[in-house]
Amino acid sequence: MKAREIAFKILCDIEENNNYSNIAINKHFKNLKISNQDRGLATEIVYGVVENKYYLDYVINKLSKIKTQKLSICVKILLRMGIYQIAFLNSISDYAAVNETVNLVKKYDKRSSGFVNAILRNIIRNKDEILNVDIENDDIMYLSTKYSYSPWMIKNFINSFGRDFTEDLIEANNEKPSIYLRTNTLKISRDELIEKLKENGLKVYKVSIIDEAIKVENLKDIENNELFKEGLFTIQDISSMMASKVLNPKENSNALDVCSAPGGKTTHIATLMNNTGKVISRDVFEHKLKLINNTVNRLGLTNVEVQNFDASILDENSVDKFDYVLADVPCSGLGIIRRKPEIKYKSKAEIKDLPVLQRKILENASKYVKVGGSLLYSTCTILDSENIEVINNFLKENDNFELVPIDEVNVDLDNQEKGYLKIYPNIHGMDGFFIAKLKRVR
Ligand SMILES: C[S@@+](CC[C@H](N)C(=O)[O-])C[C@H]1O[C@@H](n2cnc3c(N)ncnc32)[C@H](O)[C@@H]1O
Repeated sequence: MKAREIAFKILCDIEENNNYSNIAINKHFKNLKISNQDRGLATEIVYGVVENKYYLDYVINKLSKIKTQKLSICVKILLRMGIYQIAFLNSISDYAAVNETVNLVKKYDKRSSGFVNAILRNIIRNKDEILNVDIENDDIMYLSTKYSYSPWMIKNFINSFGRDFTEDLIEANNEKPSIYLRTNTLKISRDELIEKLKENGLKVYKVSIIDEAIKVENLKDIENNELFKEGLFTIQDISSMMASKVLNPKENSNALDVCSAPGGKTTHIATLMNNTGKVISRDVFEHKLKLINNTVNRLGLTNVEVQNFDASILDENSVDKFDYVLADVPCSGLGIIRRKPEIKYKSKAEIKDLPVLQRKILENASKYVKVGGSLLYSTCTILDSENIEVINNFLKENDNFELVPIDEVNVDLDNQEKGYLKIYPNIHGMDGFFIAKLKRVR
């Protein structure tokens, strides 16, 4: 099977089963023998089509008498793929985009091939006009169509950040995120790892704000990389690494991570503790625990104990027991749209109850902290309602906790003195994140 056909199958899977693109891509690529070039093109088309879904449907609806809601999934996806290639992929000629798409329609829905052919040829005859978003007098609909976002999200961003910041943010969210590695400092130093990665032909750069972080280009098929299998590194975005750095756990202490799967921060905390003391790593979903255990074992950590526990329930046995507690709570994910573009289409209803759950988890987590101990709250979203507002509401009712200045990293100088970090993809070039550091003072 070639790139476009694989992309088509993956996109059908996403559309029919509401799967996340990264999960669908991994599932379909597993055990599939294809060249790196085909893998690259298929991945590019899948992410591109998901990222630009509203825009691509807008273009289809300009030209088709049958609106996208009425088209069969197969025809809709193939049209989106064809238009995506014409509008965004300069390396592919318009004629190749049309012919390859029509060939696939002939294979999967023969009677629609004339219809698809006519639409795509119409676009290439009059590209500038047809590909333009000509929505006037409704800025929210204009941005929502051009950048493919649920309109409520655009409205929310404009209210919170203003018009210019919003366009900057949603443009940055369409960029490909860099890949970062976290050195397993128990096994190797960052400089030694950099040498080994270079010997493997990879392009690598030191990251200044995190001692153990490395930015890497052209890393493919990570699971089968020998250095990865040896446990010399793990994959993690910089903002996520920052959470454990800010928590800054000391050797021989007791730490608890109440929402820990797949284990990125748990294993970082355990490594920062130099494989001493104890890290209890919990998650409510039993099937996710093996992801944590796999990373713990691969990295050679022996100070982590993985447990199945619901953080929204108070565990009386853990009260006052821990020096460090991390609540990296479930959230709307609006900071990681670059990695999971389908988040752009979440409805308001889907995320409205999150602050209540987040507050509950934070409240319980706080009970486990010893006097003098640290509590870190983090999310990968940029909405204040899930971030600083949860913290402020918590502090109103818990005067035994205080926000403490963050001096372990230097990224958000405006706020870190106040005890929290707000990270944005368009400003910091990292996943959008929120980190608040609290101390139990009595
Ligand atoms: C943001 S993710 C955690 C990421 C993780 N800390 C890491 O760095 O790899 C939030 C996690 O919370 C878990 N979760 C959701 N509801 C929970 C609950 N009530 N109790 C415990 N864990 C929960 C989810 O399974 C999810 O893995």
